[in-house]
Amino acid sequence: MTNMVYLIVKPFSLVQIFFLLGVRSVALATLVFWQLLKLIINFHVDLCWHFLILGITFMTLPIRMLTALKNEVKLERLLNEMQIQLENLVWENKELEERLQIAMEDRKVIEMILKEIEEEHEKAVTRIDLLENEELKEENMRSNEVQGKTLWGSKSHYEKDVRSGESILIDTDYGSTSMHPSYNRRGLSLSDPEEPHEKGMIIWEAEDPCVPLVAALFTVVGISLGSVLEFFSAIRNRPASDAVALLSINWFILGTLSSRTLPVIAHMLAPSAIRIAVQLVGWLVVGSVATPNSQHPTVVRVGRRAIKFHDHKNDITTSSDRRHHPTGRRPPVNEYPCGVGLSPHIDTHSAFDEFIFSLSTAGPCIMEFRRYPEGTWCHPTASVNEIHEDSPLLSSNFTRKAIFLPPRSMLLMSGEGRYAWHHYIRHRKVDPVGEKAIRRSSRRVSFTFRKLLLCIQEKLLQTDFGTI
Ligand SMILES: O=C(O)CCC(=O)C(=O)O
Ligand SMILES: [Fe+2]
Repeated sequence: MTNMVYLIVKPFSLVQIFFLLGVRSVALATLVFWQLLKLIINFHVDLCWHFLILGITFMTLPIRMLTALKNEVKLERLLNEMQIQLENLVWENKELEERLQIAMEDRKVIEMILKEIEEEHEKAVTRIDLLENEELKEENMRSNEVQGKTLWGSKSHYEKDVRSGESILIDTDYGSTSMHPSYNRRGLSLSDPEEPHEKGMIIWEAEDPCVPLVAALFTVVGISLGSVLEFFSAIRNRPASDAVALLSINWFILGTLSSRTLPVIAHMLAPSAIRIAVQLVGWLVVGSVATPNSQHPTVVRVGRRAIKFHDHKNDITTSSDRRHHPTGRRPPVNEYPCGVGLSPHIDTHSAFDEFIFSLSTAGPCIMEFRRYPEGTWCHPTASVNEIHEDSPLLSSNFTRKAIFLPPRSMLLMSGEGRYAWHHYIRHRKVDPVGEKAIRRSSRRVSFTFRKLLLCIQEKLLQTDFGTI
């Protein structure tokens, strides 16, 4: 029975086994197929993606190369600028150090001068003391003389210096010989045997060289004599003239005696009088040669920049100048030592006409131009449009342009460039031009050709001063 059942069930179980095997095989095949498909698709997608990236990379290569080159140039320029700035800083530092050194040397010199002055002062004080003592002694001697005593008997006496012909005071109290030529020159030395007033008395002795006093005395004498002559000629009654002459002499004596104050006044007035006299002589003698003209230009120093002006009046009126200079006058000449610039300015609107030419010679430079936004730039009637330190124009709110001015080049400023843009030259020794750095030469000289407005020319012709 069992065998029978086994025989009947066996085929069914075999069928079941085959069926399960088939199902599993199909499932496995499907899975393998699916995995293979996925792999193939992934591989292609990856391949496409890589090709795409490669293509993009390849296509953008020139652009990226150009950008890299540009960046490199930019970096190089920045590096250059930084180097220039560094050089300028080093130079400024050096200059500051030099200035400090000069200032320190000046200080030393001033201290030395101060010391010398102090020493001189001390010497003067001791000399004054000495002179006072001598004066006292002389007073004593004089009083002794008045009392009938001779000077030779006293401790101090005067001798005549044979070589110089001047009196020397031998002061035995001090144990030394001190010489006071100017002190005694005008005095009447009692001990001088050749002196006509040998036995006379010193009435009054002037201190120090006193040319003004002598001049004053001569003036008084002259005035007195003049008045005597005047009276003589005016009065017909001759006998009265004697009285007048006497009166005049009295006046003269009175004037001489009261003239102790004259040296002080003369001392005060002498320098101005001498200056006026020298000027007068200068005008009279060399006036025709030395009058300011084109051969005597005025040199003005603005910082380290030197500007040479010519006399505009002469320039305007000289036709030969007009022939040589189209503006009708000689141009100011600016001299810039290396490293020296020009502060931002607009040439005076109210004095010069529209066209301004600047001829560069000797060395190159970069002139920069600034334009400030509307409302900040100076009014055309302003006389000098320089920017001062506290000016609102010092803000960085402006447009900037730069022009390279090689030697023997001419710059023309007109219109907006003339009226609305400030021009200036930086204070530095090296100028960047593109990627290059141009070192300034030891000096630059420029000639500014500007035509004076007619009203200014007329004003100049009316006045003696022809310089603006
Ligand atoms: O030096 C120069 O070229 C310009 C001088 C100047 O601007 C001036 O004299 O006003
Ligand atoms: Fe200027």
